[in-house]
Amino acid sequence: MLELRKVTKSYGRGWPFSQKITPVKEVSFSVYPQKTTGLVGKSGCGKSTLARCITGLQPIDSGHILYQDVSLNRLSFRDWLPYRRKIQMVFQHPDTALNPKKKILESLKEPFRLHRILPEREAVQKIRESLAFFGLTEDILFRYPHQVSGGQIQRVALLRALSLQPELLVLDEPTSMLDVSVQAQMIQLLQKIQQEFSLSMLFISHDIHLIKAISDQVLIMKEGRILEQGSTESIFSNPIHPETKKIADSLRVGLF
Ligand SMILES: Nc1ncnc2c1ncn2[C@@H]1O[C@H](COP(=O)(O)OP(=O)(O)OP(=O)(O)O)[C@@H](O)[C@H]1O
Repeated sequence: MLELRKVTKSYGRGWPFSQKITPVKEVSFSVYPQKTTGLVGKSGCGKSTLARCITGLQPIDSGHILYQDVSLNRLSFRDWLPYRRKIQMVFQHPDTALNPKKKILESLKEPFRLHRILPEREAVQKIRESLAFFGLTEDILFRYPHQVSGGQIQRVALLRALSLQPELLVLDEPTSMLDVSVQAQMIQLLQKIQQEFSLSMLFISHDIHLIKAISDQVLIMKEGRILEQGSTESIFSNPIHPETKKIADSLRVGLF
């Protein structure tokens, strides 16, 4: 459903952008319907940049981002809009996911209004009905983001993203700021969401254990390139690239 072909993205650095860094270098891979693709790599290898390119938050330099055979990066801002609804993103930092000045209910109503999905009263009703599925209670709606825990904020961010009924969810380190026990609850919720909503997910993390637990397919990224990709089973039991072998071995002996 999503295919990247030789996607490259660079940033200018210094003044006046005289140096160039290229965090994403000719990246190609596919994400399949109703499957979870895990993208794993060390901090700074270009994962978040790639996520922002896929969701249209940043333009790419070259290559193609194809969604159901439509080349998204060739679309105008207006033509990309329907795809923004189909491809939703949940960010790493719970505190930046929602507007700190707005009560949570306001942030949850926003996508309904922006995408003209439902009139306000019905939107609020729908939000109320959805809370229990996400492990939330009504009182959270009338609080500000700083008044709730990181785990609750990520649940709210998921509810918000899913209210647009996306087909693909891009999750950029959604659990990295959470305690281990809260992380486990989030993973359970994500698995429940995938079954309930028949979603495809691109799950980005530097945590190989999480990636192994949640993914059907794994991509190993290093210094802007995808070193190896394959089914979770083949990546961990029969790795080809020396770097992937190291990761698989360290997992086996419990070093990772
Ligand atoms: N807007 C930007 N302008 C300039 N350089 C950037 C920008 N965003 C990211 N970078 C640089 O690009 C490289 C890749 O960053 P990116 O955030 O994509 O990596 P990452 O793998 O997601 O890391 P982390 O897991 O720590 O978030 C880093 O060297 C980073 O400093």
